Amino acid sequence: MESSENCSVKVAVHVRPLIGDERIQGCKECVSVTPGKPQVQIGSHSFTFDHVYGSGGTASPAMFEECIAPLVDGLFQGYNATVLAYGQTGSGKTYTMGTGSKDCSQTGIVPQAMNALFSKIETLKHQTEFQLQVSFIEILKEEVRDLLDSVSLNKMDNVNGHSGNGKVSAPVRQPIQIRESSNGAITLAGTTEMSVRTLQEMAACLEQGSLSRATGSTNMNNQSSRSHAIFTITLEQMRKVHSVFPGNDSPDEDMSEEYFCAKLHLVDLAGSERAKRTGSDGVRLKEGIHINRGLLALGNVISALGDEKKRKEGVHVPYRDSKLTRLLQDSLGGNSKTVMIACISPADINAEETLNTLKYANRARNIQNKPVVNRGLESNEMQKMRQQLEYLQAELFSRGGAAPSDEVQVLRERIAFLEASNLDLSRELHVYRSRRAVVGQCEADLPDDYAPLTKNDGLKRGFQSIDSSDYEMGEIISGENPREVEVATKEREHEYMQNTLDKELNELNKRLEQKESEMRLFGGIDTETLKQHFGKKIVELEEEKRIVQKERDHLLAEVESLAANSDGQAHNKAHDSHTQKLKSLEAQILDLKKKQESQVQLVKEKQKSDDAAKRLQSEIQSIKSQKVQLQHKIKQEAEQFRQWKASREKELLQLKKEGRRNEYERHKLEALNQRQKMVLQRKTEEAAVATKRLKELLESRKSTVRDNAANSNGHTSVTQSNEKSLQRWLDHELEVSVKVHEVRFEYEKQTQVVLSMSPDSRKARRESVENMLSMSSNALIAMASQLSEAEERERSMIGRGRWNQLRSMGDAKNLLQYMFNTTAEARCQLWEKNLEIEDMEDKLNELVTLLQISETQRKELVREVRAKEQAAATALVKSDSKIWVVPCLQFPSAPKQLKFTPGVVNGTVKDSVAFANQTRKVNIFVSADGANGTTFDEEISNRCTSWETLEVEEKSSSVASAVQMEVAEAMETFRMD
Ligand SMILES: Nc1ncnc2c1ncn2[C@@H]1O[C@H](COP(=O)(O)OP(=O)(O)OP(=O)(O)O)[C@@H](O)[C@H]1O
Repeated sequence: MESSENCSVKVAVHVRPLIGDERIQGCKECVSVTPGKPQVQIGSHSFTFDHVYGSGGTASPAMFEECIAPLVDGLFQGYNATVLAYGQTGSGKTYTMGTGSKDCSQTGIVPQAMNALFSKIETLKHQTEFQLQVSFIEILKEEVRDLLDSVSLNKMDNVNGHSGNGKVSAPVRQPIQIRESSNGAITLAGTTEMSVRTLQEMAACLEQGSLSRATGSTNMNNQSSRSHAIFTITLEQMRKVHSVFPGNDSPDEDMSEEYFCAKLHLVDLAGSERAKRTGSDGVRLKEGIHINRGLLALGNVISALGDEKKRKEGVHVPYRDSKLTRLLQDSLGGNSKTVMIACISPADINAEETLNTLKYANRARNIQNKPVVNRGLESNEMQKMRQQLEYLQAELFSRGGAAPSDEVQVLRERIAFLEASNLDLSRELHVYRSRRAVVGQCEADLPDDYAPLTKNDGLKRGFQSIDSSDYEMGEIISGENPREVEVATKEREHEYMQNTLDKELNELNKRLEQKESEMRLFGGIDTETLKQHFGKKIVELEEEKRIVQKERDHLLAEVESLAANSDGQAHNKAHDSHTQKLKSLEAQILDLKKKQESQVQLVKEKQKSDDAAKRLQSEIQSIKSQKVQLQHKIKQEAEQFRQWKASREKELLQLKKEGRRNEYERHKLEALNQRQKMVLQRKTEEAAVATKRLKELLESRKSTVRDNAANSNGHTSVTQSNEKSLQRWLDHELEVSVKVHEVRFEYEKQTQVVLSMSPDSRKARRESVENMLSMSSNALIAMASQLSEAEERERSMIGRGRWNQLRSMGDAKNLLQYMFNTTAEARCQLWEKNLEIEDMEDKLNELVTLLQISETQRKELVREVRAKEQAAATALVKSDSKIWVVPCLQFPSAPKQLKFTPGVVNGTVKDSVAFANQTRKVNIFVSADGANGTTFDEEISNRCTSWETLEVEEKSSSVASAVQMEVAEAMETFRMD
């Protein structure tokens, strides 16, 4: 492809006249054009464009000649072109383009472009072969559709609401994919490309597509285009090119072919619209939203490209925000010559939209495109070769006057230079190879302290002991670990390696560049052509020599015949002149012979230089392959390092995780220890008390036994006091028994604690528990001694020992009675406790049942509340009403603070109605999901693209009070609920 200079997007404004409806409404013209200047005024604003047509500007028919014809001419030179009609709905885009079904007359740009194209083809057809293709697509609701797809055209659908109201029709078509080719060109996969030969065929395609295009009736245009349409003409040319050679006078022998392929996009955009003015609702409204969205994206692209500051800052151009901008990527800022026609209405009611259109158009003028000649690959090659040939021819011409010996000298010098450079190249190659070997050995040759770090096992070794202790973990986290050092070293090593390889690569690139530039010197000479040229020259010289020899022979014959026939002076005179002629001929022949020889020599020298060039070429090839290898190695090394780093980071992450886990565990253990310590302390204290009590009991038992013995020895016992003392004794015995049991229990627990403190326990825990242990071990010792004493006694009491004190049957009976009463009392208490437990269980069950019931009730209530909310919303948002007064706070998904334009209340229904009464405006609150079949997001986007749909201005107070009543009812329902 040939590069071309940047060229800015050309902008023409087309002001249509006031149309019927506008006249009926009594509209006035608010747009004026400065006579003789491409300047438009609207109010206090003034804009200058490339051209202005209509309403006092240049007459509309001139538009084609001035704006479009140059683009059509450019097509034949291989330049892509785009014509873009932009403007508000009803501003005359379709009319200007001539893509409306009934407007496919000769007035529109598209039909005129087609005419111009075919008439130019007619004049050029003798030297150029042409092929034409057309495609026609539309972007409807962010879907690309093929308007020439005859199969799907038959399947008319109602899906988009383009039928049924008798106004609109749109066929079902397969979605088409937008693709970007390797050279950055945007293409459409799956579109119909109709091959056309005649103007009629092309016009038929335009008409067919125009008829299939989605249109609909709105308040502003009864045949409004509901989609963006792109009619594309692809012109392929195979042109015969005449190559000029010196000494070659027959042009037919050097004809070659050149291939060009250029596209002309004719774009009729759907018009920007405000739903309030178009009166759109339902499907039309949705279409309008999509149209505005696409145009908004276009506007963003235009501002990104049109703002010089943004362009310099390299601001991202949001081509991908919509299909429209994606498809127009080449036309805006890319490989295309583009003309934008801003269509405007002069009517004062459209002033705002007109001003917006003019602002956009003004910005578009700053867009810089980079159109290039689109040749085929082969043609590009041919172009290069042609340039080479021209160079060669120039060289040959420049040498034409030089003596053959000079030519030989020049060639010799070149050969010498080539040989010298060849030698240099070989030397460099050798150096490079040896360096590469050094780099290859880099790993192996690394210093000793590098070596273990490059090996994986070193790494593993580094990680092996990681879980062995908390201490090590702490080190890792604090970053003081040798592993950190290892990573740093590895990174340094990687950096070093990359730098070395990069340096190598740079050097290699430099060499390659140098060699390629040398090679270009050879490349400038077309060997074949030179050979042919010299061959031809040799033949010519031989021919000349032959002629001269013939002349010489003829002269010799003449001289001989003169010698035989003539006499005297005349003979001598004639003989002299002939001899002179002969001599000069001989000299000529000699000269020709020399020339011939030098030409042969030249051919040989050329052969040598060709060989040198070949050698150079092979050297370049080998450097290239080495470069590829080196690049591969760099990539591999980088990949290996990346993998190593990733695994290292993963391991580190795991270690950190483990560290955190251990830390947590440590805290947990500390807390547990603390708790245990406290429990142990309490238990130890309790055990000490129990032990003390046991000791006391045992002491008192001894004294009791002594008393009883004394009593029995003196025979002075009184029956009653004996009875009491027996009972006391039994109580005492029982208490001793229970205490022994208690101490035993405590003792066992303490032992368990001590056992649980195994020697393997972690250091920290062991230290903290050691103190506890020393505390409890003292208690344990005391307990153990008391226990052994008590149990020893208990053992001696088993059997008869315990009852030695019973001296009579009466004693035994009394004691039994006492025991019976105590047991009965204990059982009664037990029964009462059981009763209490049963009671509590019943209560618990009751509570559980109650809980279940209340959960079910809660769920039902939630369901009811939701249903009522829904009902309230439906009551408020009537499907046929455009006034939606819905308090957004009632809906959980609605944000609490919706941003509205100033003066609009955002709050409760009450607020909104109060505001409505006060301002005589009905304020629209965006409802939440589900209201009127729209989602919250959709509502927001509706509101953003066209505010007017959601705001009903200057409604009478009766409307407001009607709304108020509805709202009051709804609120009442809410309150009752
Ligand atoms: N230059 C003009 N002279 C006379 N009438 C025109 C001219 N331009 C447009 N009109 C009329 O204005 C009306 C709207 O034009 P048109 O359909 O081309 O608008 P549009 O911009 O394509 O609208 P939409 O974006 O809705 O498709 C049509 O009735 C058309 O005939």
